[in-house]
Amino acid sequence: MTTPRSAGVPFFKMHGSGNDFVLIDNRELCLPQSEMSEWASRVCPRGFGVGADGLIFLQDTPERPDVDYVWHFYNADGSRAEMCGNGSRCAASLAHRIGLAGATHVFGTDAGPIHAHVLEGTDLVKVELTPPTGLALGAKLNVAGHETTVHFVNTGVPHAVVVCEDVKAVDIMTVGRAIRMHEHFAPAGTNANFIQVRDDKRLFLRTYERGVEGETFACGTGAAASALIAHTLGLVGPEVELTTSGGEVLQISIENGTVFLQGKALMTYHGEMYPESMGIAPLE
Ligand SMILES: N[C@H](CCC[C@H](N)C(=O)O)C(=O)O
Repeated sequence: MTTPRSAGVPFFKMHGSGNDFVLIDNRELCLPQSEMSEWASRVCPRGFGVGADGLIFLQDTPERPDVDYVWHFYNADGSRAEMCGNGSRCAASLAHRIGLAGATHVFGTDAGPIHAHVLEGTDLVKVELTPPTGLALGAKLNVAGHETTVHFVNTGVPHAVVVCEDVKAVDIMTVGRAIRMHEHFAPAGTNANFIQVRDDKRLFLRTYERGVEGETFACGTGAAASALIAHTLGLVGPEVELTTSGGEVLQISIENGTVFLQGKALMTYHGEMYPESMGIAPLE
């Protein structure tokens, strides 16, 4: 193997219920925001890159007295997203671990400030999501040739939700993709969630994620959107456990219209990456 010419760039690999991310402390790298999308589209592909559903940069912000730091979040395809529920739990856990913030802190996202609480001594992190917007129930849409009832809400990013009898039976790459691209939603499209009610406290959830362009093992803002819509439809109470494709459980609490997401955030690797080996131009 030829020795990479560029110096190694330190990074962390973490996941929230199987939704995995590369995280970089940008206080060290100082990568300009203009280059972050390109990095995401090179680092995230499995095979030619490190492999992840998204790339997260943590950035201290002395000019922002209202937050402890900000993040820059990018999907695997290089698109910038306003928010990511599982990613926010990973970011909060890492920020606490590297001394960027305390166990309870606030960080800035494009969707707004996120209040996070790292439950010390556990792998759990609880985040308060930004106020849900755009709730719309019962749109009858032609999806892949079938009339489908689709609900919608934005929980930091847009989410369509379909209630199913059996989520395992959903052809998610066809139906999920069709909803993700449907003209009914904003030009940038939406994430597509499929839920199955187990009882008044538990749902099964599968998510086709915008910007990953495929099913992920879990989607935090999707879990929040699904729980909020199921609760609004009277299918579940305000405390909901969602079993996600990866088999883990995300906990959603709805309190006076505010949505909280709790689940594990685990670090699986801390090492160096070699950007040039992924086709990224050498750093200046
Ligand atoms: N792919 C999403 C962002 C990440 C959401 C998901 N990973 C989560 O945990 O909330 C979008 O572009 O709308």
